[in-house]
Amino acid sequence: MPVPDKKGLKIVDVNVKDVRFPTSLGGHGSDAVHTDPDYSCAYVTITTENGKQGYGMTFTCGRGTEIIVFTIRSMKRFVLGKNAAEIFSDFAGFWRAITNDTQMRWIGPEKGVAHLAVAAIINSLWDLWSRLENKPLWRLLADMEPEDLVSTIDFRYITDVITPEEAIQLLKNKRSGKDERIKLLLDQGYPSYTTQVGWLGYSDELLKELCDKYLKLGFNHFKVKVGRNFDDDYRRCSAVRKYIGEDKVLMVDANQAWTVSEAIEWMKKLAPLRPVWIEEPTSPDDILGHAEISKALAPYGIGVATGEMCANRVMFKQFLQSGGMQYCQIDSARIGGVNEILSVYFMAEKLKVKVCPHAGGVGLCEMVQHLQFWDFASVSGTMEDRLIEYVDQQHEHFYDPCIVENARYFAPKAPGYSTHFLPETLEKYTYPNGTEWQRMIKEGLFPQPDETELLNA
Ligand SMILES: C[C@H](O)[C@@H](O)CC(=O)C(=O)O
Ligand SMILES: [Mg+2]
Repeated sequence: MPVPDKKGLKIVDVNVKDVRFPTSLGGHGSDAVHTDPDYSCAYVTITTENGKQGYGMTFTCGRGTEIIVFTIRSMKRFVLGKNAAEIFSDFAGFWRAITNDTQMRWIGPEKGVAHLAVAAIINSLWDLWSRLENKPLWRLLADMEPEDLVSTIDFRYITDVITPEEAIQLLKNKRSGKDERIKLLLDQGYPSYTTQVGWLGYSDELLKELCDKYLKLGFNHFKVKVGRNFDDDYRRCSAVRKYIGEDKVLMVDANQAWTVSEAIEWMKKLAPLRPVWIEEPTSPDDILGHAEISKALAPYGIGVATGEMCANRVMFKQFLQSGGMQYCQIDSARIGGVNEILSVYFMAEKLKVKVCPHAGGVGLCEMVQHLQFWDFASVSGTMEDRLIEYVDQQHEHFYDPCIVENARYFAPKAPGYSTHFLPETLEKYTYPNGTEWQRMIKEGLFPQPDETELLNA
């Protein structure tokens, strides 16, 4: 594996911060179950002996970020003192070690807070690697030899669906035409949809205003939150259908609000408004429930989308195998970071399920675009019926924010995974001592942080 020279790449510091934005004040990001999210993240910076840095994160909705921060601190032991080049030369081995420590695995394994912490660390390592190679992550992935890329993945528990040899073959099959696809990507970008119009906490007036705005910005696909009250859903979705017209595409997202039978009944009643997918209709763990919903809604032309809270590749495997998802929504800040996400793309390609990634939360649009660009260049080779979610929030806090124009993502050119925060953002929004948090707490907009949160400060 051609990895950077070892010299100076010993990891000498792993810093982690709790960074939160007060999105609940405007109802941004609100849905049927997350009624007041403060978009946040646990933000990792790793530093090497020669001063190179990698930045990574996992997304959260506010409270609880401190728990991930503690977990990342406990996991420092796997990274500190290691040489980054050695990690990259056996990345799958490193990934197995950090996810399967003989004692720590009891608090996972490969799920929940433990896996979110892994994602942040792993993402920071990929950011470092891309910076060392002076390439944006998508390009690093696209330029790797098939054997090298596949060697970063731990295939344990998924070889019944995909083996390393098959994954290598999938990449080799797509070698032809790759340069043309990369050129197309650079020239024309990748299509996206907006979720910005339909947060559940938004008024009907704002909904109309935002439909107008995003139509003018060139969007053809609109996602609306549903799942609290049927009459409200019908009214809001009918209004959106009227504003966007019959030729545009509507998706709805229930964020796990329903039982299986509620999901089926509710969606049959929304079917005349022609949503193409229902996202997270029920518990993110209920694979067979999703399969039942998919079967019941197929005659209505409604597919099931899920994955933003899927725990790991094994769950993805079963969703993909069972017909439980027609749209696979990988999330860049979940499962065990880039390495595990790559394995999901390979399974989706083999089982012919479209990947339409989840994005929107802090840094998610920035990160996931890299993965989907790589998929287009190297794995699926198509953009057909595929879209990246776009939400217009928190981009201004990054050195290298995603660029979306005319509803298309344009490929990042700067080295890394696009998750480096500006210093003033950290000064203002590190929780709870950032200057903005101190002001908002003083003004009574937010309560004093509790004991656990303070331990984090
Ligand atoms: C709490 C988040 O905002 C969630 O509603 C995001 C989501 O489901 C989506 O973007 O899809
Ligand atoms: Mg969603």
